[in-house]
Amino acid sequence: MIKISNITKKYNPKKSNEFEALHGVSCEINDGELVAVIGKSGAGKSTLLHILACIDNYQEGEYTIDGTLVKNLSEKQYAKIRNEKIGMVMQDFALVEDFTALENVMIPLNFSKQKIKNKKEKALAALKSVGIGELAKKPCNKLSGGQKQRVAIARAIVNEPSMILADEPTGALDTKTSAEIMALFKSLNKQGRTVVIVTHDPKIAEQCDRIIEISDGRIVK
Ligand SMILES: Nc1ncnc2c1ncn2[C@@H]1O[C@H](COP(=O)(O)OP(=O)(O)OP(=O)(O)O)[C@@H](O)[C@H]1O
Repeated sequence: MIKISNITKKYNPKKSNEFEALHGVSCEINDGELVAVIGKSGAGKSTLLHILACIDNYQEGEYTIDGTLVKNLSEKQYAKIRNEKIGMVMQDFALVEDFTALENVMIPLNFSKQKIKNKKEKALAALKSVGIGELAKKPCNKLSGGQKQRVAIARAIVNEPSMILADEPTGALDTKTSAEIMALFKSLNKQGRTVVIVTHDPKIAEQCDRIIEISDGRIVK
């Protein structure tokens, strides 16, 4: 599904503060895999995830999703890939805090280029599938960290993307809540979705099918 070959990522290219964060990174992630990306702080984990999520560019190499080369696309084409193929989950949840859970989950449906019927019902079904249907009408600023992350996961899956990319999704949660959120990712993976999780937590990583370790901008294991 995902194939990256010799990806080089430079921040501030051709400027005095140019910094090469990824040096010719290659890997493949197959349909339906549950993969952890680990490495020390500053290793390049988020940089890699942002490239996979089509929210950042790269200078050299190739990235293909389902055979489509992701390079030099128009902003419209990038947006379409992000909206239809990728669900993102972030450490700090990235919710609109004064929107309700339901309103947050409806955001990707409202941005979709396709005509979607029954948006409310779809968003509610996504909330139910992550175990918080009863919280649909609650504003997110009244929810716990674990509940907010469930809303963020519902938002990530509402468009039925084939791939979920999560950046430290349990980083802001206590141990018990982290375990519950990881159980949820595993169940989404069992339903057929590809899941890639950047994590510092060995307990999270060891539950994945495969661990990719990055060090100083290179995959070392
Ligand atoms: N926008 C940016 N401009 C310049 N350098 C950046 C930028 N974003 C990241 N970097 C640098 O690129 C390197 C990789 O950063 P990245 O955020 O990918 O690391 P990480 O492994 O995710 O770290 P952490 O675990 O702390 O989140 C770091 O040295 C970082 O300082």
